[in-house]
Amino acid sequence: MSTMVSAQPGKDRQENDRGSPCGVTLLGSTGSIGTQALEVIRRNPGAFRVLGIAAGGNDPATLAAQALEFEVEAVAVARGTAVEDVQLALYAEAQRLGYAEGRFRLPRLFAGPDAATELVRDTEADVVLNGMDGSRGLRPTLAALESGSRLALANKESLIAGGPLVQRAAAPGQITPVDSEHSALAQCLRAGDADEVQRLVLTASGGPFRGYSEEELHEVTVDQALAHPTWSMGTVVTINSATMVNKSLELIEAHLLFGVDYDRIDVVVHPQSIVHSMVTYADGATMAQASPPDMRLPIALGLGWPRRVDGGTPRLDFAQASSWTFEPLDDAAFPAVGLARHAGKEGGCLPAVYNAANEEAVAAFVAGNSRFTSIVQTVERVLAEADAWRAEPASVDEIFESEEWARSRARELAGMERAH
Ligand SMILES: NC(=O)C1=CN([C@@H]2O[C@H](COP(=O)(O)OP(=O)(O)OC[C@H]3O[C@@H](n4cnc5c(N)ncnc54)[C@H](OP(=O)(O)O)[C@@H]3O)[C@@H](O)[C@H]2O)C=CC1
Ligand SMILES: CC(=O)[C@@H](O)[C@H](O)COP(=O)(O)O
Ligand SMILES: [Mn+2]
Repeated sequence: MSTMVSAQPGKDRQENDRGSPCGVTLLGSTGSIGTQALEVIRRNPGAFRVLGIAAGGNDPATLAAQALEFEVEAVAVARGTAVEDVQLALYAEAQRLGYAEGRFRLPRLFAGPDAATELVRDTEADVVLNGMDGSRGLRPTLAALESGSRLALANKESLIAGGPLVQRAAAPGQITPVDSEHSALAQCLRAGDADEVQRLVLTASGGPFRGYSEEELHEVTVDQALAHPTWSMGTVVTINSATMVNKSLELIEAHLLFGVDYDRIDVVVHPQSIVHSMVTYADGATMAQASPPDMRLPIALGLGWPRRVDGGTPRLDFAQASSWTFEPLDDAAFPAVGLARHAGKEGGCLPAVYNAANEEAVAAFVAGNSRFTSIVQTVERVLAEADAWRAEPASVDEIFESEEWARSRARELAGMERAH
C-alpha cells in the first residue's frame, strides 16, 4: 500500500513545531468548509495564522469581513468583476469597525480564474486548506503541493480529476484528507502497518432518498434532494450525496489517497453518520472512527495533523440510548458507485470525465432543466462514449480537455432532455 497520507508530516515547511502559529491559506473561505475552518481557527487563538483567503466572489461582504477579522495578507476572487466589490466591501468593513485612517492596510488582491492558484504561490503557507467546490480546484491543489505546503484536502474533485498528476506532485504525507470518511480512514490507519490492511470500508448516510425505488427517484425535487438527513453542506456535495455520486467520488478518492485496490474498498450504508469509515486488518480486527456528524473534527485534524485540535465537535453521549445500523447499498436504485468503480479501475482521464459530466448534470438538475435520475444516466452515457480518454493524462491541460469534452456532451444531453 503506497500512500500520500501518513501519520507524520513529510516536508520541512509542514513541521511547524517551533511554537509559531501555523500559517494557513484557505480556499473557499465563504463556503461550508471555509466558514467552519475559520470557526476552528477562532477557537484556537495563537495556534493558526490565516495568511490568505479565496472565494468565487458571490459574497464580497463576508470575504471582506473575514479578511479584516483575521488580518489576512492576501485575498483572491475568481470572478474578475467581483474585485471592485471586494475592495469596496473592505473599506466599508474597515469603516464599520472604526479603523483609524492609516491603521488599515488593504490586503494584496488577486482576481480572475487563476486567482486562488496565485494566492497559494504568493502566501507560501504551512497548510493550504482547499475547500473550494469542483474540479476547478485542481490547479490550486497542484500549486500547494509544488510550493511544499501541506495540503488539507476537502476538494475531492481536484484529486479525482488530477489522479496520477496529483499523486506524482505529492510527497509522502503531504496530503491530509479533510473529507470525513478519508479523515476517518487516515485515523484508523494509524492502528496498524500498511501491509496489514485488508479492506477499507466507506460509510454512506444513504442520503435523503435511502430506501427509494428507481421509479420513486424519478419524481423527486431539488428541494427534496437538498434536504440531507445528517449533514449541512454546499449545494453540489449535497446533491451528490443524494445520487450517491459523492460516495462514488469518495471511492476513487480512497483508492488514490491510500493506494488500496478498488476490490478491497467497500461501501456500506450507515444512516446515522456516526461511524465515518473503517479499516479491517489482516487479523480480522476492524477499526472505526466515530463521532457526531460535525465537519469541524476532520477540518481541525486537517489543520493540525498529526496533532488533534479541539474544533468544538460535541462528544458521543453513551448515557443516551442509541443504535448504529449498517445496511448494503441498493446498487439498482443507485448505480453511481458501480460506474465509479469501473471508471476508477480503467483510470486515465475517466475519473475526470465522470466528475465533469456529473458537475454539469447537477447544474442542469438544480436549474430545473432535468430530472434527478438524469444525473447518473448522463454520467453513464458520457462515460460510455469516452473511449478516447482512457490513456494516462500527460498534463493538466489534457485533463481539462477531457473535462471540456465531457461537460459539453453532458450539456447536450441535458438540452435534449429539455427539448422533450
Ligand atoms: N461541506 C461539507 O461538509 C463537505 C464538503 N466537502 C468538499 O469540500 C468542498 C467544498 O464544499 P462546500 O464547502 O460544501 O461547498 P460550498 O459551495 O459551500 O463552498 C464553496 C466555496 O468555494 C468558493 N469558490 C468557488 N469557486 C472558486 C474559485 N474559483 N476560487 C476560489 N474559491 C472558489 C465559493 O465561493 P463563492 O460562493 O463566492 O463562489 C465558496 O466559498 C467540495 O469539494 C466538497 O465536496 C467534503 C466533505 C464535507
Ligand atoms: C461530511 C462529508 O464528508 C460528506 O462528504 C458526507 O460524506 C456526505 O454524506 P453521504 O454519506 O450522504 O455522502
Ligand atoms: Mn465525505
